[in-house]
Amino acid sequence: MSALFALKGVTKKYGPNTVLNDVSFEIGKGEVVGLLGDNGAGKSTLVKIMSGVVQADQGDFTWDDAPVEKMNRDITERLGVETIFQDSALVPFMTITRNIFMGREITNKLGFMKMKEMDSITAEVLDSVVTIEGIKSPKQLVASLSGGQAQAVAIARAVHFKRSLLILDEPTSALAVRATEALLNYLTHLKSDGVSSVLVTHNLHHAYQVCDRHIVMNHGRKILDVRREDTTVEELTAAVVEGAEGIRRYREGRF
Ligand SMILES: Nc1ncnc2c1ncn2[C@@H]1O[C@H](COP(=O)(O)OP(=O)(O)OP(=O)(O)O)[C@@H](O)[C@H]1O
Repeated sequence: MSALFALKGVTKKYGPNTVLNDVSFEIGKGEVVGLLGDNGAGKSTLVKIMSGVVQADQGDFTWDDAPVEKMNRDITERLGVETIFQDSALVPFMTITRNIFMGREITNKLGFMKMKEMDSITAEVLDSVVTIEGIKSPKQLVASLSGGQAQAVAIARAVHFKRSLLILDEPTSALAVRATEALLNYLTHLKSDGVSSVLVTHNLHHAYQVCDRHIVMNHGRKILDVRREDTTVEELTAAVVEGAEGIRRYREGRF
């Protein structure tokens, strides 16, 4: 599988703390990559760097084998990286439709928004991407949604615009069971469109269900980078819970 995005030697310090230490990995085209690790392992920092929100102190990046000189939000927007952060950035006192189309509104020749068309697309997207209990209409204000529903709207927005790389930071933590299943299924469908995704999650069963490859972080270092067929949920658990020592003990049959 050819690489869409490659990170090489990424290092990041906050004051005296090295929170990412020489991290390298690739994300293949159409690949779903699980980014796993215990609290504080460095996953969110890595997500912020891949999204261009935070700059690495060191590291090289390539996109489609071409070097990316500087990672920032303008560049990642141009490359087609869409990130759903833990605290999804929606505007509460706007409708679901306005939030979905924020900055990418459909307008007529005079510049007026085509609300009917956007409402109808929103209804379709909400229905097909994530089945969300309790959302009555695209015209509903986001302020009236639960945390899980709001997150699902953010996911629907990202997937509707079919970006090249979708990064989801703990997307299922606030979702109900049915919405979670719908989202995980959707990730596997995205693959057939050639869209790559990175799923950050503490739920190793969800990760194992949908990810082609798993990267486990521990104290800022990558300790495991393994294809699904070459690992098990038990090995991933050992790596997340006990780090490199856990992997060793698992492989010796002692975990
Ligand atoms: N802006 C910041 N300033 C200082 N330290 C930070 C900052 N952001 C993150 N850190 C530190 O970097 C380390 C990695 O944090 P990060 O949020 O990337 O971990 P994580 O794997 O996403 O954890 P979690 O699963 O709890 O979200 C932690 O020790 C955290 O305290």
